Amino acid sequence: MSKYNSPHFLGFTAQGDEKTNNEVDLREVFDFATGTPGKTKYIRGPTDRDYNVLVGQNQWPDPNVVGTDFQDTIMEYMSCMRDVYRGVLTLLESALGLPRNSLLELDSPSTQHRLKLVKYFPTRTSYGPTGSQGVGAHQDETGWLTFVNEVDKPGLQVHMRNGTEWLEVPIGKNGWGLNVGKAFERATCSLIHATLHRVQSPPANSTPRHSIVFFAGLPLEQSYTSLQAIFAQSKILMAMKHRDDNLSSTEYLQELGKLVVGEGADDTFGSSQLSMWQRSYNTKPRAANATG
Ligand SMILES: O=C(O)CCC(=O)C(=O)O
Ligand SMILES: [Fe+2]
Repeated sequence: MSKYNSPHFLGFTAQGDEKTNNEVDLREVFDFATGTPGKTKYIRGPTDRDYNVLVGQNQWPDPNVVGTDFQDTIMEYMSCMRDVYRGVLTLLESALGLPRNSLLELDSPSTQHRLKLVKYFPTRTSYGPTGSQGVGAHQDETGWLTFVNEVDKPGLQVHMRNGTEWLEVPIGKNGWGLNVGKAFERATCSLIHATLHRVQSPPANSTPRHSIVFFAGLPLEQSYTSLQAIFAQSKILMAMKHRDDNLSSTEYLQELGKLVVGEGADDTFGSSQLSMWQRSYNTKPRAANATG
């Protein structure tokens, strides 16, 4: 069940296995993904890129422990979240003045979405420098757009860009907090910033906090160049850029071109995802034909 046994980075991460900013995160996590129903083993095809290893079999907990409907429930939850995500893409298209379907088309059959079920343990002063780090301050490196559902209690906080304050996010039980991930920031040439956020552990001696976090993804083969070209069509983002830098449209497009050229080897969503997972596990994925 351990995520360390999965070449796709899917499965269980025990408390103590994850650190953020050099402090252990007081949480345990299950990672699941949408993907290849029926596929039991990833075998690298002749035209596959390295990142194709990200798509593979989920590791499911024992149905005798979690119930026989667990697997169907998780898959259905991801399917419902995909609908919510598609609604948000449509709203973004109209808010940014983008052509209809320009973002919606990014949700294709080859798009992989991921889900985390997370349990945050109460504060333990004997543990780490603060003893209250559910997950430390970070931006979603793997992320495009992230939907956070707080199942039973608050804890998610976001950092205001122009200050030092951490603000509690008032999500409530029946809603989602929406975080902008690094991939979105990169696609918009940093005109829309990735949210810096963290989770504070529940108070000592209280009950744990649970959250369900849906990481909406992109097709793994999607290039950042193509994403930047989509957002370059937004007159609203363009106006923000003009306001910030006083550039003409032509100059802005030239700037965009420089950024695109300067991006280096991580040229697709899949390759940036893979290198992030490898960095965070400080390991290379196992042999491409390993079972998940
Ligand atoms: O559990 C939460 O509320 C947020 C978790 C989170 O930020 C993450 O796993 O990236
Ligand atoms: Fe996050």
